[in-house]
Amino acid sequence: MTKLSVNINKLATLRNARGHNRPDILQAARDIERFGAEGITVHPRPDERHIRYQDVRDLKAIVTTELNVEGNPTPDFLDLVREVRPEQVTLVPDAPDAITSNAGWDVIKHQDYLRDIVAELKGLGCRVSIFLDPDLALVDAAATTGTDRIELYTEAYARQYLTDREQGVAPYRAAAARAGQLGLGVNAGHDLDLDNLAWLQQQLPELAEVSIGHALVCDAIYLGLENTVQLYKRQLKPFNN
Ligand SMILES: CC(=O)[C@@H](O)[C@H](O)COP(=O)(O)O
Ligand SMILES: NCC(=O)COP(=O)(O)O
Repeated sequence: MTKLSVNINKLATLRNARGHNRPDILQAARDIERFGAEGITVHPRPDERHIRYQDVRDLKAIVTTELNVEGNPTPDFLDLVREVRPEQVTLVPDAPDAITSNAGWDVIKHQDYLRDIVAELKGLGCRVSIFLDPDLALVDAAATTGTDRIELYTEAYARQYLTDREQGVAPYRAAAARAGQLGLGVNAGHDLDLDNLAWLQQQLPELAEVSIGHALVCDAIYLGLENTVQLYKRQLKPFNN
């Protein structure tokens, strides 16, 4: 069964455009859960251009499914997750000025650094996931950090899906299978949408969770939030038991 965690960053972008509280992202998170999502994802960035640190605190108090907090483990980010203790922390090596996440971890280079952070976060009771490219050597290195899961960075898959979906998914299938053999859970995210989601899930039996934000919020402009959440869930449904 693959869970859908909805990333609400872009709802916060819209709210911040006016400085008031419309849309109310706490109400949106409640509604998204009511519409069927199994998790809420946020990725507070150091400039707080969308999700603010206070949003993460407020979300933790009202989310009834799972709160997944993504980010680069800077001192400020680590202080936040120490305080909030979300159900899942996804470690992403994004530069402060990155428009969006644009790389996975070089887990081989940062193995010791990640091992310490993973141990601390697990000690807080958080499930930990490491964002990485679908590369077998990286999956092997991730297993040595003690992480619970990996999140496969799907931008390359989404791009290649348009021209050759078989070739696009092949490295992800191999990486997910290796992760499964090593006892790691498998998440995926970035640029997933209503077109490319079902194929990814069909090809990755290990897929535990997808986090989807940008395309889902764009679709909701046309289709409505409730309908959109259900359409995404339906993409996952044929392979959910
Ligand atoms: C980790 C990842 O894949 C990102 O897609 C992300 O969390 C989205 O962040 P932005 O909404 O800031 O682009
Ligand atoms: N971890 C990926 C995520 O949360 C959402 O990415 P995107 O759908 O906004 O590209």
